[in-house]
Amino acid sequence: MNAPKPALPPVLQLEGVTRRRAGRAAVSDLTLRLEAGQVLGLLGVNGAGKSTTLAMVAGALRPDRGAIRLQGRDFLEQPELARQAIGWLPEAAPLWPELTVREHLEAHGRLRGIAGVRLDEARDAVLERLELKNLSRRLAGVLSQGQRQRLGLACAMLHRPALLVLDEPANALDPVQVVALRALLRELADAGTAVILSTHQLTEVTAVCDRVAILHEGALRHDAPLPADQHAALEKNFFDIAMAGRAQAA
Ligand SMILES: Nc1ncnc2c1ncn2[C@@H]1O[C@H](COP(=O)(O)OP(=O)(O)OP(=O)(O)O)[C@@H](O)[C@H]1O
Repeated sequence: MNAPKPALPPVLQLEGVTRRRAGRAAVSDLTLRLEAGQVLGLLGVNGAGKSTTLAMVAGALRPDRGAIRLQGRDFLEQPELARQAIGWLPEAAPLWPELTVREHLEAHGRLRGIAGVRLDEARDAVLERLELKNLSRRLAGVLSQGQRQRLGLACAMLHRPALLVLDEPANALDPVQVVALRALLRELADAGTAVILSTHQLTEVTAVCDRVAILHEGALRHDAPLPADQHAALEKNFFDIAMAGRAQAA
């Protein structure tokens, strides 16, 4: 009889992650896990700690306390893991205005050790998938907001990371592109990519996520699977958490 396969570690695991910013706890004692193929929506009012959390997961900001593991490995001790395993779209995609769309993708690929035919294939695949082919020779500095966002997303997914970290990915996208983004995220998740995304759009979460976490004042207040057709329940949960905080502050 074959021995059962050992279970794979979660793609992402946060344990007791805490980070202070400007003298306040921006994120406190956050524990979360994300498995391959899951799409987790991170919600919270302005200043709740979403971007801080995503920046820590992407390796751009170090926690003051706590552990982050990527595929079971200590990410804080081995920050180079992030370059291979993570694709990050920050709140404002950092682009070089004097490079073309195509040159951006090539630079991102090289930074991750992809070269030659593999790089050409990876570049062409994301140009096609993000509908950027016609813009491939355009300078990033003259792209529209939505086009910049799509280029940022193309850079994040070029090297087929195990984990995509997306800070408000639907920002500035037109309704057609919003629908295309939903389909893309579901397709990536079906192929095993784990996705964590922050958004202010509850409809985005119900359309694409299979789990939802709500942060409030840096603390995790809700973390649960999101069954289909649960928009009303999510909306109620979100407003209960957001407004209770406001009543206390008043
Ligand atoms: N660069 C920074 N320097 C100092 N404090 C910061 C910085 N960025 C964020 N903060 C603080 O950290 C806390 C969490 O902010 P964060 O940007 O993570 O929230 P958010 O949930 O992403 O908010 P939003 O929905 O407005 O984007 C806030 O109190 C904020 O003032």
